This record gives sequence, structure tokens and C-alpha cells, in this order.
Amino acid sequence: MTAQGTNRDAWKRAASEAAASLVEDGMLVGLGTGSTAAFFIRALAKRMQEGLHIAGTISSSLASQELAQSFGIPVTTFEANPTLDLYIDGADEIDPQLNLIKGGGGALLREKIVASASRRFVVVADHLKLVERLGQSFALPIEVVPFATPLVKRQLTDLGANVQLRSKGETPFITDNQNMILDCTFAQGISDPAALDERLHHIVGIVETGLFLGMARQVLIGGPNGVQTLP
Ligand SMILES: O=C[C@H](O)[C@H](O)[C@H](O)COP(=O)(O)O
Repeated sequence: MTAQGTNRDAWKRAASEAAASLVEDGMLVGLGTGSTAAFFIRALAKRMQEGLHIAGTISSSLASQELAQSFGIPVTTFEANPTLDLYIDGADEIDPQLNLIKGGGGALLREKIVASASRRFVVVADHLKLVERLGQSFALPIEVVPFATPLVKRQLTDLGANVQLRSKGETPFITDNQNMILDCTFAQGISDPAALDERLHHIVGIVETGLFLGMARQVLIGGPNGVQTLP
């Protein structure tokens, strides 16, 4: 791993450990997806070994659920517990209003479902995820029903996006929900995320977008000077 990669992992781990200290006895906790969320799951497992008792977790991906279960972290369902106390997850980009792009790992739909079912959503990230404008350096992932993918791709192109079907080797990437992902870049980034999100939700075949607007309550940012809390 490069020195930059090592630093980023250390920053992600520090933010995730700070987030683990927000978990209290009896809480229902949402578990995110990705490398930063995996650090959080490990930090949560460590706190549980030290005596923390949580009521249960719901994961935003099968991978995170498997990781949690491998540490003996209890799992629950929305049938049993429709509201979670706290959701901790990473992000791909974070703007000054704490709006996010998520879905780099393809888990955006379940992540948005878990975020919407949680009283408090706290993001954990390293400082390189902070941007002035969303879409500046990361493509916006959009989850699409496979049958509609060619039609949606045309409509996104008409909106000015450069659109790539996400693939895994030679085959399309398939989400936990059996859908596909279209990664969209915009030449100038995304100037009005709310307007874009509104338009995207009117395209038939789009299941969900990776724009998380007004959802994150707080962001814990790891960097060379420690962990910073926003706002
Ligand atoms: O679908 C994946 C998620 O939105 C991740 O939270 C996001 O891609 C950040 O991942 P990482 O922590 O690996 O940078």
C-alpha cells in the first residue's frame, strides 16, 4: 500500500473509532458499507468486547452484515425495529452543507433506506472526501432496474452526464437488490444537487440516486490533525 493509502486508512480508522464512542447501551445501530464503515464495525465490536450492550444492528449491505456477524454483533430487522437510534456510514464526497455523494461501493439504496429509518445519521470519512461542490471528483452513482438501463442511460446523457455502466470484470456490477449502477460525471460538477435529484427521481427505471441531501446530522473527519466534527 502507498504512504497515502496508509494515511487514509489511519484517518478513516480514527474517525470510525470516534463514532464508536457515540454508541450507548441499548441502542439500535445502522451499519454502513465500505472501507470506513468496516473500521466502524470493528471499533463497535471492540467496544462490545469491553462491555457495551447494544439492542441490535441493521446493515446497509450483505457484506457489512456478514462482517458484523463474524464479530458476534447482534442483527435485527425492520419488522422488529422500524426505527434506529444511530446510523454510521462513510461517504464518497461531502460538501460544506453536509450533502453527500454515496454509492461508491454500490450500496446506496439500502444506505438511504437505513439513513431514512435512523434518528441520527453520522458520517465518518477522511478529510480528502471534503469538496466545495458535489460531483467535483467522484461520479454520481445511480441505481437502475436492469430492464430499463439502456433507456435511463440515454436520458441521463440528454441531461448532460457522461454515463458509465459499472462493471465487475467483464460483467455488469449487480447490487444487493439485483439492480445495476450507472456512474454519472458532469463536466462542471453538480451545481444544484436538489434540482438534479428531483429530475432524476422522475426518470422511470431509476430506483435511487447517490445524492444524500440534508440527511447527515454530523460528519466526523479524520486527518493529519486528528478528528474534526462538522458542523
Ligand atoms: O456504497 C458504498 C458507500 O456509499 C460507501 O459508504 C462509500 O462509497 C465510501 O466508501 P469508503 O469508506 O470505502 O471510502
